[in-house]
Amino acid sequence: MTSASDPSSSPLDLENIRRTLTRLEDTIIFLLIERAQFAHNPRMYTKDGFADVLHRDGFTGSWLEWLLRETETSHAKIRRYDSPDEHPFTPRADLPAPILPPLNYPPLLVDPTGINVNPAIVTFYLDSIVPSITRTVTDHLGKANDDGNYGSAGTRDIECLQAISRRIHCGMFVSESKFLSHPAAFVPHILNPNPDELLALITKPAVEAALLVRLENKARWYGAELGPDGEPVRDSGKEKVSAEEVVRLYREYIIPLTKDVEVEYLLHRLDGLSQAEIDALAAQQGPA
Ligand SMILES: C=C(O[C@@H]1C=C(C(=O)O)C=C[C@H]1O)C(=O)O
Repeated sequence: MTSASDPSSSPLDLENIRRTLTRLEDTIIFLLIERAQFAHNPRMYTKDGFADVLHRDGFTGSWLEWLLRETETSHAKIRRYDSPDEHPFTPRADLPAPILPPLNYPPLLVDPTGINVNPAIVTFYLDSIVPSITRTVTDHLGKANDDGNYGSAGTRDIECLQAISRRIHCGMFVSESKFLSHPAAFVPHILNPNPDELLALITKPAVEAALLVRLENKARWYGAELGPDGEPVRDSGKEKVSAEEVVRLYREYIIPLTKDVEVEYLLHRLDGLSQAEIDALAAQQGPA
């Protein structure tokens, strides 16, 4: 697990994991602020947006897909994707092996690479978030909402996507923590797959409600200009990012997709276990 977690407690301690999720709120808000300073630049996301530049190398994807592949190729070499909380957007089979020796991560999760919801993350990020947080600019080179900053905006997109991906896939650690706290509650709905029942078991409405209130306050503060008195100027129209949009991102996309990851992880939690191991978990009413 990355930053903000309490080193004194277990990486599967639920409050420890929630501290990491809370810290990622700050990271995601500030990265959205960075992206929001550039235009939408929709040309970056279409297959033929940069055909003249990219197709020479035989690459037929979009600017963003190319930049992701280039970025993740170098990150794979420094073993970023050996970490159980990192998931590439580029297919793993297309990435090179690390040039550094493997780190011995503790086997905390069952099959951490088995779930990857990054395609869904890209879809909602490009379709719903980028158009709403970026500013409207006058035409650049005769193209609407295009400021020509394809490198800067593209690198900010990648930073946003990576942070959102880390946050959503953190759901596997949350799910493992909840499972270990009361295996018997989950086992019947895994053996007879019941995603709705598993969703009900992992959903904590009070935690979600508190998160959205905290998030809106953070986004208003982080996105505000400070007045002469040093206080944030509210509703100045010069906010660096829309607090409403940040809250919508979490309410409509990040939280639901995190819970999808939690449920998907649980559905495969017993894979590969012996009948005796499953029977023991089915009888375990509390933490081991
Ligand atoms: C992440 C958790 O699981 C669920 C998902 C949440 C989220 O994505 O923010 C919050 C509470 C739960 O409904 C948790 O319990 O902390």
